Amino acid sequence: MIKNTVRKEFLQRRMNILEEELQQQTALLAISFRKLILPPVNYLMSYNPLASRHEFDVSVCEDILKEQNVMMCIAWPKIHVDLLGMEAVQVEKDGLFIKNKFNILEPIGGAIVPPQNLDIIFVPLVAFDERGYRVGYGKGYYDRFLAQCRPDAIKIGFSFFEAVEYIEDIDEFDVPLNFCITPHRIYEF
Ligand SMILES: Nc1nc2c(c(=O)[nH]1)N(C=O)[C@@H](CNc1ccc(C(=O)N[C@@H](CCC(=O)O)C(=O)O)cc1)CN2
Ligand SMILES: Nc1ncnc2c1ncn2[C@@H]1O[C@H](COP(=O)(O)OP(=O)(O)OP(=O)(O)O)[C@@H](O)[C@H]1O
Repeated sequence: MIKNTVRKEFLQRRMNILEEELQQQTALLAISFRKLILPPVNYLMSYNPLASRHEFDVSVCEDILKEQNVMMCIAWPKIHVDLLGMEAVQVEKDGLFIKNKFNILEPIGGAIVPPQNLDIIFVPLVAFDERGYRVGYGKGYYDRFLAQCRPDAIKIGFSFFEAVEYIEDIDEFDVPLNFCITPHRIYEF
């Protein structure tokens, strides 16, 4: 399947999940995440989920990592719509956030974290394949950003659905995940 077909199909499937099931699957996904053994983390890049698009709420996974790494700093994506660019900005969880053009909460103020400092990146996605390639909303924000991160930064995706077999039109800009967590499985690529 090609990215556009996968994107459409999985966005639709995700929007069809009912609220109660969404909560159950979110809890199962968090249980899966807890089983993952990760090295010590200084800098995590997380994201603020778009509930209106049924994105997985990663905050429980932030809390799990924070329990294991008490000094860990968390950064959040801030996009530059014109440049299709993105920065990691560090603020406290109770810091100031404002909604961007896409209704996603972004930090106001805070320090920019150089992408090279990030140890773990939670990567939003719509679908992924058995090789760890992903599709998002199709603007390439994450692909551009991940290209600036250390090759050994651990990229983790979350999905309510299992992997598709093979996304055909992968290009040189696509950066694969290291792990994808689902309610029933941990994929390691
Ligand atoms: N929670 C979360 N934060 C994130 C992302 C994400 O996927 N999820 N991103 C991951 O990249 C970046 C934002 N990227 C986005 C790209 C497109 C659309 C979107 O809604 N596009 C519309 C078209 C709207 C328009 O062009 O004006 C659409 O797809 O219908 C949203 C976010 C950074 N932060
Ligand atoms: N590092 C890059 N430099 C230039 N163009 C890029 C880069 N990364 C991705 N692109 C381009 O951005 C476009 C969108 O890519 P793609 O369809 O893979 O987005 P996506 O992974 O679904 O989106 P996102 O990363 O925002 O979640 C493609 O045309 C791709 O070639």
